[in-house]
Amino acid sequence: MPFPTRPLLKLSKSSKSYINTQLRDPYIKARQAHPAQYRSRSAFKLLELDEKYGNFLTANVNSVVDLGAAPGGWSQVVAGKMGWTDEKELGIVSREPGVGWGTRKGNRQGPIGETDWGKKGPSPYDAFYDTAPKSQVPAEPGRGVIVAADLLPMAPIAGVRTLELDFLSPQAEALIHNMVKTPDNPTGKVDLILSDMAANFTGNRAADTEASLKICMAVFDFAEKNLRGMYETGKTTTGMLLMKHFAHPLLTQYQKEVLEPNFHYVAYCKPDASRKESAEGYWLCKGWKG
Ligand SMILES: C[S@@+](CC[C@H](N)C(=O)[O-])C[C@H]1O[C@@H](n2cnc3c(N)ncnc32)[C@H](O)[C@@H]1O
Repeated sequence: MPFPTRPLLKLSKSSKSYINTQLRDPYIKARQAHPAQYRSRSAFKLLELDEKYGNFLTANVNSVVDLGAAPGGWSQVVAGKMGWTDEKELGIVSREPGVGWGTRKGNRQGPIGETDWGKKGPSPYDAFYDTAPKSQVPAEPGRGVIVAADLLPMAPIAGVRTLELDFLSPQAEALIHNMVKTPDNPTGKVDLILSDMAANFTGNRAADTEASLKICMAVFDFAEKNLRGMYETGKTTTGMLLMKHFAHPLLTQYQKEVLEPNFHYVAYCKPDASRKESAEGYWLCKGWKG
């Protein structure tokens, strides 16, 4: 009598639906086929926004801070636009002193923020960690500076200075500022801040809105201290911010009361590459009034 057959792997309903979504996603297919080998599907959101909103990534941009940068798709896009393509010029990698390293639990496409954070011992990128004080790090003339910060470790990218930290920690601002400062950019002012950061999604609308607002407020504080002002150059595009948020009337109020008075131009954008069912949206702000 034949043995009853059993499925090899029993998947939950949510895992099946996740796999189906991934298999149907045209941007995941595009990522796998693209010659630039982008590390994330998010790279296509940035490319799309750049094309739609006047190629802002190349509009006199010499210093960029990429917040919530891991695994590094946006940093790859920016580095490519700024002319950093040579693998031999891998950027320095640094870590907030005293913290362990973490990896996202399970599938890297899974919920953001679920990390086994605080591990001791060597990180996979220890070979690249830089121990020299940032003031001694030589400048990369011509092409400008890119600083990428995330809770998670990130494999090096040519031209990108990677910093592993919690952006909401009190020391984050100074650590990032120190890395943006180079002999080519002695004031450490930033031309473009990118934030694709999102807190762990809980499904509780009030809690998720509050977490998104908290991140946006911290990014705005950082912008206030570090963005180059448009009056410095006389150009209404100087001092740009691209920031992810979760759509909610409170956040719309934030746009009107905080972003619009401080920037020359503010647009709400939802790139096609952003999943329709996701509440995420972006603000593109240009011309920091300072
Ligand atoms: C959607 S992913 C970013 C994808 C990235 N733009 C790319 O193209 O590869 C969001 C990132 O925000 C990071 N993040 C969330 N909260 C953070 C925090 N407080 N400090 C630093 N990074 C944070 C997460 O670790 C995650 O890697």
